[in-house]
Amino acid sequence: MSFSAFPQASLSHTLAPLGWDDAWAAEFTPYAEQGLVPGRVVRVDRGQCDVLTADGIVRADTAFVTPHDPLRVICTGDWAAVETAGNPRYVKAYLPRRTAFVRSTSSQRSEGQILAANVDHAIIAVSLAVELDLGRIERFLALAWESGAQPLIVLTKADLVPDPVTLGHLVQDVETTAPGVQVLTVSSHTGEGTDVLGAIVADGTSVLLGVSGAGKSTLANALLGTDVMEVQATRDVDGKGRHTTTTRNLLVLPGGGVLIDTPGLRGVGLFDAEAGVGQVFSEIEDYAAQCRFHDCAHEAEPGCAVLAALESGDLPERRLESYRKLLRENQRIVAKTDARLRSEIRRDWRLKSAEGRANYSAKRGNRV
Ligand SMILES: Nc1nc2c(ncn2[C@@H]2O[C@H](COP(=O)(O)OP(=O)(O)OP(=O)(O)O)[C@@H](O)[C@H]2O)c(=O)[nH]1
Ligand SMILES: [Zn+2]
Repeated sequence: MSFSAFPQASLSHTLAPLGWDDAWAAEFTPYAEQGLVPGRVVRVDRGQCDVLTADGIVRADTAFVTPHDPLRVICTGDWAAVETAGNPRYVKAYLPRRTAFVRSTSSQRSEGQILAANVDHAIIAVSLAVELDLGRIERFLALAWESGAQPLIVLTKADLVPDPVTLGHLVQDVETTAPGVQVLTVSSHTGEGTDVLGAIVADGTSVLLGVSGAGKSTLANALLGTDVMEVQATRDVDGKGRHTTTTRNLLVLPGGGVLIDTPGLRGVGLFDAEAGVGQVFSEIEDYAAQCRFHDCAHEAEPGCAVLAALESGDLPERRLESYRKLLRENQRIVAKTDARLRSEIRRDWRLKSAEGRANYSAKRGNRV
C-alpha cells in the first residue's frame, strides 16, 4: 500500500486520537516522502512490534530500530515510520521522543531500559489497602519527573479507608512527599474519583505505573468503561488473522486520550535521574539554595539552611534521608554507566581507527 492512499488531512483525522499532531506530522514529512507510513507503537516483542496506523494494526520487524544502545531501542508509545510494502514489513525509523520513561534493569548491570515514550502524564498508582511506602513513592516520582512527563499520584482502593479523617491524613502525607504533584483518591469499586482521573487522561498520553497489586489493571478497566476500544479489536490489515497477545500495552480510551499500561514493577531502579530526584525533593533544594556555602553538604556546616529546617521540624528527617539515599543510588548508577559508555567509546574508536587504516591502505592500492 502506498502512502498516497492516505491524504494528509484524513491521516491527521485518523491518527489524532492516538496523539498525532501538526508537529509530529511536520517531523514525519521526510519519511512520508519516502512512502513510509506513520503509526504509534502499541507493543514490542522479540524483534517485532505492533504499530497502530491509520489503516489498523501492522505487525513489523524492528531490525532497523534495535540499536546496541538499549535506550534507543524502539518502544511502546514511539511514532514509527513503517515500510508497509514487502514482507516482512519494517519499521525504518521512529520520530525523536518528546519524553521517555527509563529505569535501570538491575543494579548489577546498570543498563537503562526504556518503558514508554511520548508520555504526558505519569500516573503513579498507590494502594491504600497497604501501609504507605513513601520512599517507594519518591522513587517512582524521581523516574516520572526525569521522563519529562507530569507525574500524578492516584491513591487507589479508597473504599477501604471509609474514615474521612484517616483518608485526609494519608493524602496529606503523600502530598508533603510530592511537592508540585496532584494527589487523587479513587476507587474502582465505587467509581469515586474515576471521573476526575478520566478528565486528566483524556488529554494526551498517560502511563500507569505502580507495584503489582496497586490496582492498575482495575483502574485501566474503569477508565475504559464498557466501551472497550482495545487495540486488538482493530481491523486486521495483515490478512493473516489476528494474533493473540497476552499483554495489552497501548489503549485508546473511549473518552479520549491514550493509556499505556505497564506490568507491575517490583523494583524501579533509578537511571541517571539526578534532575528527577531534585524535583521530588524540591523543598530541600530550595533550603539548600539558602545555605551559607554554595557547596554545602548539609552535614555540619555553619549557616546550613537544610539542617536548620530539620532542627525546626519543617523538614522531616525521613525526607532528608530518602533524598540522600536516592542521590547516592543515582550516583552509583551514573558512575557505572559512564564506565560502560567509556569502554564502548573506546571500542568504537578502535573500530574506526581500524577502518581508517583499511581505507588508507585501500587508497594506496595495498591489500588490507
Ligand atoms: N477494594 C478495592 N479493591 C480493589 C480496587 N481496585 C483494585 N482492587 C483489588 O486489588 C487487587 C489488585 O488489583 P489489580 O488491578 O490487579 O492490580 P495491578 O496493579 O494491575 O497488579 P499487576 O497486574 O500485578 O501489576 C485485585 O484483587 C482488585 O480486585 C478498589 O478500588 N477497591
Ligand atoms: Zn546546607
